[in-house]
Amino acid sequence: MTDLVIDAQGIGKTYGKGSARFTALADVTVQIRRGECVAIVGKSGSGKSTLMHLLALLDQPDTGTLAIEGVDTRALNARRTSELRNRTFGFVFQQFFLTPGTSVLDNVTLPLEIAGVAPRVRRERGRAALAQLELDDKAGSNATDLSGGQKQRVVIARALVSEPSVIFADEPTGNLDTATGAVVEETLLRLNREQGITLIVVTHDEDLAARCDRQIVLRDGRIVSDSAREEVAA
Ligand SMILES: Nc1ncnc2c1ncn2[C@@H]1O[C@H](COP(=O)(O)OP(=O)(O)OP(=O)(O)O)[C@@H](O)[C@H]1O
Repeated sequence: MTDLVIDAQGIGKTYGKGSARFTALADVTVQIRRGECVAIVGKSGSGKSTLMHLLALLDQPDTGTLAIEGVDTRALNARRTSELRNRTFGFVFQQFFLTPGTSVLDNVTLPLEIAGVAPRVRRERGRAALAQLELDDKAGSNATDLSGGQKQRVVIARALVSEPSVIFADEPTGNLDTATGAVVEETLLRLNREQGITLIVVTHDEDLAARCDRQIVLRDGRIVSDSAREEVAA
């Protein structure tokens, strides 16, 4: 198996048509190895979310090539792309995207339901993921009846339930107060350190970015610095 989980060569993305055309990302080459902890940083509008969406197969690049665990994604149709995304990636977004009026356990096991996993196995794996996040006692609670920090931990449990190689986190602490954010931050970093899950974090939070092993800085849709490349150069 390749050590590269993500291999993007010259990827770019342009939005809109005619005079409204706007290049949000241009000629970005980035390789991410298994187990890395990478922060994507840059000012608002620099292209961080666009890059994350392309790397996470949530959107398609207009230019360049993208391989995920050695699979050339250009060759995949929509269904195969979704399968690869669901199998390989877990997502933690600033907005929790939890289903209201539904139990914590059902929220956590939703990716497994989509993947067609049997109910008994879903429940077992969902409970194990919740236990890891110290939320076992909340399995039956309504997902809306939780604090912000608990909700984000449920989101992390949902990201973990499919045993992903990579977790993408887009401003994971953006909606949380400092103390709660610190717990969520520590949880994500621990999953990287202890379980070897590759962590890719889009963040404005300089402290969080500094705690990652590698920082990729974007400006106007281009990479202006990548600490991994600078290490190689040094
Ligand atoms: N769907 C879209 N249609 C048109 N322009 C878009 C679209 N999505 C993003 N853009 C533009 O592309 C540029 C990059 O956006 P992106 O969301 O990737 O930046 P960002 O660095 O994540 O910003 P922020 O930190 O504010 O979330 C911005 O100028 C934005 O206005």
